[in-house]
This record gives sequence, structure tokens and C-alpha cells, in this order.
Amino acid sequence: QRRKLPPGPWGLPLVGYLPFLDPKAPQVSLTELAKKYGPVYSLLLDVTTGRAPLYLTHGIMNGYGIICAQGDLWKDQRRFVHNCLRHFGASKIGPRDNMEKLIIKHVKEFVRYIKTLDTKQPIDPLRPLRHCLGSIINEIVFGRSWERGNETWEELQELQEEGLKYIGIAGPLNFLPFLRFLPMFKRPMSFLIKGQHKTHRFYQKLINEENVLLNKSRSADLDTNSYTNLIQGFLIEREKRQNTDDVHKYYNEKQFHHLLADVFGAGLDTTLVTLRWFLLYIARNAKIQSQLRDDLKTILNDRDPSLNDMESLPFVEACLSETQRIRSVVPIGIPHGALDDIKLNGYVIPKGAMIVPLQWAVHMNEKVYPEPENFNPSRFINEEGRYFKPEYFIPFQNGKRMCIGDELARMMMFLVSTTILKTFHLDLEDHKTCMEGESGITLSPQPYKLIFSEI
Ligand code: HEM
Repeated sequence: QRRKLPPGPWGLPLVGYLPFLDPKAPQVSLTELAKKYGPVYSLLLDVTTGRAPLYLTHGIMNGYGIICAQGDLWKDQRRFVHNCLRHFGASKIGPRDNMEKLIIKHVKEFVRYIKTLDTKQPIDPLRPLRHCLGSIINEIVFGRSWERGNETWEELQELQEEGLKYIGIAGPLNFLPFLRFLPMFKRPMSFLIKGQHKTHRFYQKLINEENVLLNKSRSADLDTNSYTNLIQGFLIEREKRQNTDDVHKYYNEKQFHHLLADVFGAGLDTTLVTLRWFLLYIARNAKIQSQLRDDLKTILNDRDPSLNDMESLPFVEACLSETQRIRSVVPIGIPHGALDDIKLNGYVIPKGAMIVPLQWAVHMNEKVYPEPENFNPSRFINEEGRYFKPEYFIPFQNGKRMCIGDELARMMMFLVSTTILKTFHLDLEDHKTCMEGESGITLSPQPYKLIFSEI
């Protein structure tokens, strides 16, 4: 079988090529291999067991939720989440006013908060941004948001942050699950599992509270079809299907908890990391920052930005896309598994193989993006001066399983970035800030500080 596989380097027995990947920047090692072996290559990471399902996704998540689900459960839940997002106004089709209002409410709170700080002092935007974006996602998923500093909210953020860190550390377990018995992996594993239980207990409390509210609405004969958050949506859908097998198969308690965690996690960290990179690149590039501000002045004059302005502000969209290109938030991509034998470029990808959509290699390919390390938003502007999306731009990946929150992400990134830039001039405290980033599940910038001067 190995002879029919795409070309690739030989690795060591048992562990394959794993020891040769740079754990701090695996996307760079993998991209070097693509240069040597071509656009489709294979890598032996573990010759003793299949690659998919992964240990972390299936051994820990047990195939629940949406990110790790497969087959009928995935199809059902994907449709359900898709309908919810459309219902809330986070989709390309249908009215978007409610979602727009929600995003604007929280970004305005962000601006108010920054203004209360001593703006001569450099500020790390991480925490205030996380509060802002997290509050938007909290309202979508849980139907509520918490004040800055609220104990529960602080704990949720901590669990999320630590969870992401430990998933990164425990990465090799995907390929070599027996490593979990080694002391160095025991701690992250036990943290991950404890954190998961804690989070799920907390979710159950929120579900119970939402259930009480829903029952009250029912007794008052209120319309419960216009649900406004994922918990409510799930409770209503479960009730609709109460006399069918679906409750047991797709609408059980475990699935409920995992789904909430997936949408919360996938929605918050990705948008947060993108906007942190965006602010960093803009603060480093005075010319680009002033062009952005000129555009905002021309189009908005003094009013607040709205989603209708997206088309008239192509340079904003171009800067956001260039950020997503130059620092792929998920540089190695979210792996897919081959459900059947697949023919690709004359090679056979056998059923069960893990397919790694290596975003970094695509986005840093100098044939498509000359001087890839240069932050150059004009790559995303066509001859007519409009925003355009090249074929080789895949931050949300593509196909049937691509990111389900892409539209929501675009809405959030546009409204948050324009509101910030319209209000503040950004200066980087230290222009020597390292731009390589830290690899975990996402590639996040090293901590940096900005001076926000009110315009
Ligand atoms: C800049 C922001 C974002 C980026 C770069 C991003 C990127 C991605 C990527 C690369 C995938 C994997 C797609 C695949 O397997 O082919 C994904 C999946 C997913 N994303 Fe996003 N995402 C972002 C924002 C969001 C938001 C705001 C939400 C909230 C609803 C979200 C929810 C999800 C979910 C639930 C999945 C799993 C889909 C499935 O397996 O069917 N994402 N995202």
C-alpha cells in the first residue's frame, strides 16, 4: 500500500516522522516538506494504528459535538447549528439586524472601557478583546453575557485558555495514544478531563435555568419559535422530536454539552486571535493605518459603521483577509478523515487516512502570493478597486465541512475592527515585537501592547 501513497519522507519505526517536526512551528516543517515532495505528500506519523479517528477528538470527545462528529450525527447537528445561526441573523441570507445590534452593543462597551483606562499607558488588548468577543459568543450560545470580572466568566475564560494550551501540549497523543501514560502527558490530560467535567457541569446549570424560562414563556402562551440562543434552540428542537429516536441519538445530554463547548470554543478563540494579529499588523504599518482611517472618514463621515458599509470599504476587508493569510489562525488546518478510498493527483488516499489541509503552505506559497512575509492587503483588491477573494485563500477551509461560522466571523471582524479604528489611533509599544507567533491549535501572536489614542 505504501507504494501507492503520495511521495514523502521515511520516518522512524513506530513513531514515523513525528520526532522531526518542529513542535514550536510544525507548520514550517510541514511546508518545507511540501516544497520537497510536492503539493500532495504523505507522512508516516504512526505505523501501528490508523491516523483517524484522532485520540483527542474521539478518545476524549468521543465523537460528540459538531467538530468531532461524523456520519448522521454530524449531518443532523450541522443542519441544526446552521438553522440556528441563520435564525439569529448570522448568515449570508436573511435579515442580519439582530446580530448586527448585538455585535455593536459589545464593541461599544469595549470602546467605553478602553476610554476609562489611562490611555497613555500601553495596553495589552488581549483581555478587553476577549471580553468583547466572548460576550457576543456567550449571548449567541448561552443567551447571556457576564460583567467584566464576574467570577463565573473569569473561570470560563481560564478553562478555555488552559484547555487550548493543554490540547496543544497533548498533540502527539493523537498519533501515539499510549504516550498518555507518560508523566509529561499525564498532567495535561488530567487537566483537560477535569476542565471538561467542570465546564459541562456549568453548562447543565445554564440549561436548567433556560428550561425554566422557556416553560414560563410557554405558560404565558408566548411564541417559543423565535428562540434567541443555542441552548433554547436545542431545547425546542429536542421537544419537537420527543417521540422519535433522534432524542436518544442526537439530542442527548452529552451531545448538548459538547455542542455548546464546540461552538463557544470555535467561535471565540479564532476571532480573538485574528483580531489580535490584525491590530498588531495595523499598528506596525502607519501608512496602511492612515489609509484605513481615510477610507472610514470618507464613507462614514461621523456615523457608526454598519454591515451595509462592507462593500464600500474594500480596503478594510482586504486588511482583514491579508491578516488571515499572513498568519493563518489554524496553520495546520483542521484535519479531515478519508471516509473511503479517494483518488487525488493520480494517488490513492486510503480510507481512514488523515488529510491535513496545510493552510500555512497555501497561504505562504510565493507563486500565488509573491513576497509572502510582506503584509500587503492590495493582494485582495482587484483592478476595479473592489475586494476580491483569490481561489487560494482558505482560512475557513472549503467544501461541505468548511467553517459554519464564517459569516458570523466576517460580521464580527468587520464591525469590531472598524469601530476600533474609527475611535482610536493605534501605536505599538515595541516595534521589535516578534511576529512568528505561538503554535497551539491556533497560531496566536506573542503578547504585545498598544497605545490607544482617542481621535
Ligand atoms: C476568523 C474566525 C474563524 C476561523 C479562521 C475559523 C476556521 C475554521 C476552520 C478552518 C474550520 C474547519 C473546517 C473544516 O473542517 O473543513 C472551522 C470549523 C468550525 N467553525 Fe470556524 N472559524 C472561525 C470562526 C468561527 C465562528 C465565529 C464560529 C461560531 C459559530 C465557528 C464555528 C465553527 C464550527 C462549529 C466548526 C465545525 C464545523 C464542522 O465540523 O462541521 N467558527 N472553523
